[in-house]
Amino acid sequence: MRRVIILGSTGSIGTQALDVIRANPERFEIVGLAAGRDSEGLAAQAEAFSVDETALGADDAERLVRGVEADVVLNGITGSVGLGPTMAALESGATLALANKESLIVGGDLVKRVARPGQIVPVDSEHSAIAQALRAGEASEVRRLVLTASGGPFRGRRRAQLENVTPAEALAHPTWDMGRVVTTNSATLVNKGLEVIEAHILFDVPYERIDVVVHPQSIVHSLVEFVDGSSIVQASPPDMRLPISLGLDWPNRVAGVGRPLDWTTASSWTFEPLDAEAFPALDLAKVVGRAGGTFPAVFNAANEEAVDAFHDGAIRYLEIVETVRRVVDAHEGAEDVNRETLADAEDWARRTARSLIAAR
Ligand SMILES: NC(=O)C1=CN([C@@H]2O[C@H](COP(=O)(O)OP(=O)(O)OC[C@H]3O[C@@H](n4cnc5c(N)ncnc54)[C@H](OP(=O)(O)O)[C@@H]3O)[C@@H](O)[C@H]2O)C=CC1
Ligand SMILES: CC(=O)[C@@H](O)[C@H](O)COP(=O)(O)O
Ligand SMILES: [Mn+2]
Repeated sequence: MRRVIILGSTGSIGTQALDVIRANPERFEIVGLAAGRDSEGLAAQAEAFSVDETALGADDAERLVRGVEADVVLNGITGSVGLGPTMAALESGATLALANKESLIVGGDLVKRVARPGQIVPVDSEHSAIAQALRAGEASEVRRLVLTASGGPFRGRRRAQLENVTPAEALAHPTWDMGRVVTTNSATLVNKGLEVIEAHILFDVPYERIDVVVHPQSIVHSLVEFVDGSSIVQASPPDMRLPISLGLDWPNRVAGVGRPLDWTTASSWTFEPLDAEAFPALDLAKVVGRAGGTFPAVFNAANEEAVDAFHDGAIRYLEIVETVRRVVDAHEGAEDVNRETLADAEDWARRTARSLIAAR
């Protein structure tokens, strides 16, 4: 029986994790639940799963992780506030099933230094796919990682056709049903930028050997190309319960957690290059990832502010990435990267983004 703490239990990842656990009560026991503000939803979950330990807010989630013994902590919180809980989970010795990519991107080396090998199991679908494919060969045999991108709701549009797109249109993801921030990030391709940095940190592969290809069906979740020219792809219908279940009990598979592909009817999988002019976020993220230090934290914090401003009607879609670029361009970086300098850089990025947005 695996003792599980779920952080972000009321969200998209959290509720799908509860589905997995509800269907496998002999395998998983929930020992802690945490949400942001939805106290009623959290209380209902605690009652349904007979959980004594609950938390509201990121600091309280961190306290819960430090105080409750668990085998695995699933971090399904949205945003860089997930960093404290991520560090707490790693310091507790539990396996960290990581959906909250922001904490890895912001924390970078800091997170890597605390984690023992294999302690972080990626839940993000692309990184779970790569982790599964990497079991087919040695690290020294990997030539490149290829992350797939759905292309989001605006795939195929030129930059000029993106000027007046609305928040409602940005939230109409073609293949996944996810929370507001990650869905918006998929529409700007910031999500894929964050995921390239995430892949670099998780798998120690240099940026020049991490590619992105647009695959609108979201069936091939990513692939690893090996030195002999063989590519191992991981494919399944888009359903996060599969990578979540692997995160909860890596490397064991949970029977019946997802439905398989149907090979009896005609279907096609297509792949196309990304239009970097229409969607400049990926190239910007690579620059930021290569710069390292506090730059990824600044990129992410500015984006979180810009996404909120877009949904509040304060800026337009194209201004999300433009704001992030201007904040990144103005950043000077910090000599020493630690929790304090990271927090300072994030605060600075949020303030700078907000003043750029207010002054437009
Ligand atoms: N959804 C998906 O399919 C995928 C998500 N991810 C990543 O997983 C993470 C979660 O995404 P998703 O589930 O879609 O997001 P949601 O917005 O659906 O859920 C976010 C969860 O985090 C909680 N939360 C928000 N702020 C805080 C806070 N300050 N302290 C504690 N908890 C907080 C929310 O609580 P409350 O309900 O109370 O606000 C909610 O439970 C993100 O990092 C995302 O990028 C990655 C791949 C796929
Ligand atoms: C399901 C998942 O992992 C998301 O992060 C997904 O990647 C979003 O889809 P795109 O960013 O490819 O549109
Ligand atoms: Mn993903």
